[in-house]
Amino acid sequence: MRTTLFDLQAMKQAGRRIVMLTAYDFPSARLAERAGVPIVLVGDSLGMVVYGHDTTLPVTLDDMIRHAAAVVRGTSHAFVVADLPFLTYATEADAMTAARRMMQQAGVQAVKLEGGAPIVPIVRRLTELGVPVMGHLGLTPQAQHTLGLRVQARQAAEARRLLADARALEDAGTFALVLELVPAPLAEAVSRRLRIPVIGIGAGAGCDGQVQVWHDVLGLYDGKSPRHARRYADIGTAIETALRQYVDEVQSGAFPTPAHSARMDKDELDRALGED
Ligand SMILES: Nc1nc(=O)c2c([nH]1)NC[C@@H]1CN(c3ccc(C(=O)N[C@@H](CCC(=O)O)C(=O)O)cc3)CN21
Ligand SMILES: CC(C)C(=O)C(=O)O
Ligand SMILES: [Mg+2]
Repeated sequence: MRTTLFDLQAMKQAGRRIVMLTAYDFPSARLAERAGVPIVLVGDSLGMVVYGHDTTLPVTLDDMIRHAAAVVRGTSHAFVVADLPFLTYATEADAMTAARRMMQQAGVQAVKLEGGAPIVPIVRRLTELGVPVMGHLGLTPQAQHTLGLRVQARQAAEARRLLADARALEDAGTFALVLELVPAPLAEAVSRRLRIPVIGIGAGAGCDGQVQVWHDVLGLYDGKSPRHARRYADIGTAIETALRQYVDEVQSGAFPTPAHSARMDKDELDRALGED
């Protein structure tokens, strides 16, 4: 059985912190699940950490479906959430198509949409029709050309709007909310005021849970990892060291050995090559 959105609500009520981690393919999803990650997010950060773009904007619905399907195949217990990409949910009709394809073709348990008041009617319609929706406020990277990649809602007016948006998303039926790059005291206040779990990234320890990007926690991101990330391993360096050894051994002739190769009876070889 997979984790359900009811389990997430129960975790908040029980005061158990919720862990979410991104994954983008089959082997990483398997590893996340084996490590005990209950929620796997197929983030559109894919565009940056996997495809090498500067933003998340070039990611398409087809990209997300392909990767989300692999993550679903790699998990049997995790709750899998996928981001809907930039401008695939700006109209109700587009949002329905995107959510339908993501759920039917990838098999995810929920979708995540960025933004507040402008998308609340669309979120309400989706949840009324049975689509589990996760919200995302604060720094919403799909708006990075208008917001930048910096901390949001530091001033009272913007902070009030964020709280109002959070409440409106809860009322519209979202089952959880991501708060990205907002001041810790504000994120804590929002978490206390909502019934649904608030999952922070760069939003302090007062949230109901945390989310991080796979490549950031494992030291795989070659770009500049955000300040809010903690590196739990240096897998990038481990990979480079291993690959350097592979290069050296092929060049020196140390690899492959007879154990890596198939044998053939000498008379079979002689008959095959004959007078050749
Ligand atoms: N590797 C990666 N990690 C992420 O957390 C992440 C992505 N990519 N791509 C999609 C979004 C974009 N995110 C980002 C990316 C960069 C910064 C950043 O450069 N932040 C500044 C601090 C800004 C401030 O404190 O105001 C930094 O110096 O880290 C923040 C969020 C979060 N998401
Ligand atoms: C950083 C998380 C919340 C995200 O939206 C992503 O990885 O795309
Ligand atoms: Mg995202």
